[in-house]
Amino acid sequence: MANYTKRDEVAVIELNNPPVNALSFEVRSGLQNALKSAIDDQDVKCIVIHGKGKNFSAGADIKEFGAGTKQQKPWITDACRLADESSKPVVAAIAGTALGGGLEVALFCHYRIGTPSCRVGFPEVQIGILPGAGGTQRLPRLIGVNSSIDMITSGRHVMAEEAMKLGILDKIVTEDIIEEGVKFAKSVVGLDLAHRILKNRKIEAVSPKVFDDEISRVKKKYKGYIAPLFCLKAIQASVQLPYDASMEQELQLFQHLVGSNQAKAQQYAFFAERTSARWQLPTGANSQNASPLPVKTAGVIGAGTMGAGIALCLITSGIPTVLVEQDQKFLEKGIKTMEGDLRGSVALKKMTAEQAKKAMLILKPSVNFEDLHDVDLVIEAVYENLALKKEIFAKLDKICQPQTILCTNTSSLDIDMIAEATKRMDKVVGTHFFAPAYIMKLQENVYGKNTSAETVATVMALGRRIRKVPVLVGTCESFAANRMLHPYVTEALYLVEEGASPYEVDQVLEDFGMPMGMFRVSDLSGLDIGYKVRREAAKRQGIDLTLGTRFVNGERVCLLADVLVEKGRLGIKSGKGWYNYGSPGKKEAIPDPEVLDIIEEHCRKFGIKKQKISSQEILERMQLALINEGFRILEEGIVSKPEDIDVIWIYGFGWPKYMGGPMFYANEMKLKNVYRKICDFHQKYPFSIHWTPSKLLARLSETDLPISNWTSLINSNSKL
Ligand SMILES: CC(C)(COP(=O)(O)OP(=O)(O)OC[C@H]1O[C@@H](n2cnc3c(N)ncnc32)[C@H](O)[C@@H]1OP(=O)(O)O)[C@@H](O)C(=O)NCCC(=O)NCCSC(=O)CC(=O)CCCCCCCCCCCCC(=O)O
Ligand SMILES: NC(=O)C1=CN([C@@H]2O[C@H](COP(=O)(O)OP(=O)(O)OC[C@H]3O[C@@H](n4cnc5c(N)ncnc54)[C@H](O)[C@@H]3O)[C@@H](O)[C@H]2O)C=CC1
Repeated sequence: MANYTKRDEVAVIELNNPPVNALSFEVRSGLQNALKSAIDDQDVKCIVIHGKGKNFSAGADIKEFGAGTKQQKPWITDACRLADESSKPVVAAIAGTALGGGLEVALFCHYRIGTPSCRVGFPEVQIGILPGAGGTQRLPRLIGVNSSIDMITSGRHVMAEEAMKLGILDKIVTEDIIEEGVKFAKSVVGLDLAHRILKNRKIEAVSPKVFDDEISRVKKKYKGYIAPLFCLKAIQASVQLPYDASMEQELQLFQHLVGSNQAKAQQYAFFAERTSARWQLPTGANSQNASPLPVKTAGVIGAGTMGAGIALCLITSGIPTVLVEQDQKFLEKGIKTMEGDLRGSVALKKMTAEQAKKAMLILKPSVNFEDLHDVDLVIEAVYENLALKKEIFAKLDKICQPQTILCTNTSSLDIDMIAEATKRMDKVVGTHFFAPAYIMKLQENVYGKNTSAETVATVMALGRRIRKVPVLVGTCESFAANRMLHPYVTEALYLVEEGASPYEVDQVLEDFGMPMGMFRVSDLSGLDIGYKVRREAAKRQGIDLTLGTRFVNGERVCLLADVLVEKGRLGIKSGKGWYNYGSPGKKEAIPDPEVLDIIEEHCRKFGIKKQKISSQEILERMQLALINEGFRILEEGIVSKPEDIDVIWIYGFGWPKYMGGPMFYANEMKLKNVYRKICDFHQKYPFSIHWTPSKLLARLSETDLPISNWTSLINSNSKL
């Protein structure tokens, strides 16, 4: 709703819908009524609109866009039209965020003032829609077409200082926002308002080429997403048509998007991320009843690929960090990497040179573990070797304060075994970052059997603070993310043995929306890593793994990647892998006939008959294999809700948000179809354990319940 009060001759309208003042039906109606009262009241000379609490408004209530629900009138435009027509100045007083419809309300006002920390933006593209309450028409009239295209197609938040430069804000104020709003409104009473009404402003002439170029840019940058292209169409209408006609055009484009599958998936992803933040442990402890410990300083051990990236995340978030290496040479190498990454961020305008310099000032490089004596939390990122990690944790246990939390970035080792090396098993936890750690958003936090709720709360809070998306998972072989990757990768190799080329497989995945096909990703990570992992696992299990091995414990294996490794094809690092890169380190992936010959020879050797495999089969086998594993992970309680899995795939592996995530994708396919197809593959490929259908999937497929109901069903039926 909206509260209406008066301060002398100033009407103060407060948007009131905690926590973010989303513009629900009640708020829109309240705003419309309040504006009417203020305009009708002879004593009122000017009007201030502000938001109750920390935010002005986060825009339309996204839940109202849900399938089948119609936006009830008044819409934002109906509520705000009165401001346009008012002869009394209307001032938006912005604290916190004014996003989407929230900014649209502010653009109906004659003036906008904001606090130094306020942010404005049109993040609609991120939820698959466009600013449908005049945003695409009014912003270009205020800040010009080019800046509007940037803001609206990227969805980025603009800080107060930039908003002031662009002309979105008229003033930045430092005192109480309501007092300042009242003062400002009084100061503009009597001034001519004609030029302040945005719909009356002339729009600059722009050549159609600008839009042609932008369409190409957006298609490349936001590959597969339709909303940014619709935003461009709406902005182009603002240039080509009179205001009323282009508003009509904006509405039509909005209506098309709001009913699209992409919007449904992206809005699901928005709420999935927030649902995933609400973690819980099997003990019942959860994000509501556990409190994080403060992390004022941190330590990182190992300045290699991962450690350097993790340390960067910490220092660029303002956390003073001690970075410890085994010797000066490794330390210097890590610091060079960090400095290079910071230069990259500055070049991309993600931070200023000043901010980069400031970040490096709070890094303390060291080759002495004793320097970790006073830090609040340590993240270990040394080689993947259990004995080494145990040795380091035992050492840390002695050096660090009793309350210090000890985290490991292991990608596969047992958290409990590492914790056993300490006398503080409750304070040991996995914080599994993804490469490149400075860029990838996922932080897979892994609890062991003794990890306390306080420790979990601390690493979940730390994840948000360092701009990651943290997800909580339990311990199992490879944890949740990489465990799901296993059947996906395995199926890709089987497909290649059976007749698809690696390039066809990659094309199908990239057409689906994955940023890179599986084989290109393997080349990027290095084929030798999997090679070593497979050999070490085989050694542990007493298995003699050779290039001639076809079955292990009754399960089919395909060691084609190892054939490439033994021919010196390690991926990008050696200039050749599944693709040819010309020379080591080059990124352009060129399909290589030599690889096709290697595959041919491999198949001949094992008498494998090759056949034509359709794109649909490639996609189904790869996606359904990982989806089945996802249901098993859910069934075993490794994650507590399907949203966790979708967040992992979106932020860890680049699953396109417009496809919602693998669990959402399964939901859209209907579980009974998913289950039937998995059963068919199980029958056809009995030697692949990953096709054994998940019991949870079998049970859920009988119910036909949507994804939003799965968690309560799982929790209410322990037999699942
Ligand atoms: C605001 C934030 C930056 C705050 O972040 P933070 O503090 O980290 O808190 P969060 O955990 O993110 O959020 C707290 C809590 O709030 C919930 N929430 C946040 N924003 C919204 C929202 N906009 N709506 C609903 N709920 C919201 C969030 O989920 C959390 O709750 P929890 O899930 O229970 O934990 C951050 O939250 C943020 O970035 N928010 C999103 C901002 C955003 O995307 N805004 C744009 C919204 S869309 C919009 O404004 C659309 C428009 O421009 C105009 C619409 C025009 C309508 C025209 C009508 C025409 C109708 C035609 C017919 C249609 C036919 C049909 O309907 O079928
Ligand atoms: N590389 C990747 O893509 C990912 C790796 N991981 C995990 O992160 C950890 C680190 O992996 P990478 O960074 O790739 O390894 P890396 O080999 O690039 O770096 C390891 C660093 O640890 C240092 N180190 C070794 N022993 C040390 C000691 N006793 N004291 C201080 N420093 C020591 C080494 O000098 C080296 O710089 C491993 O557990 C790995 O499984 C997790 C996710 C992704």
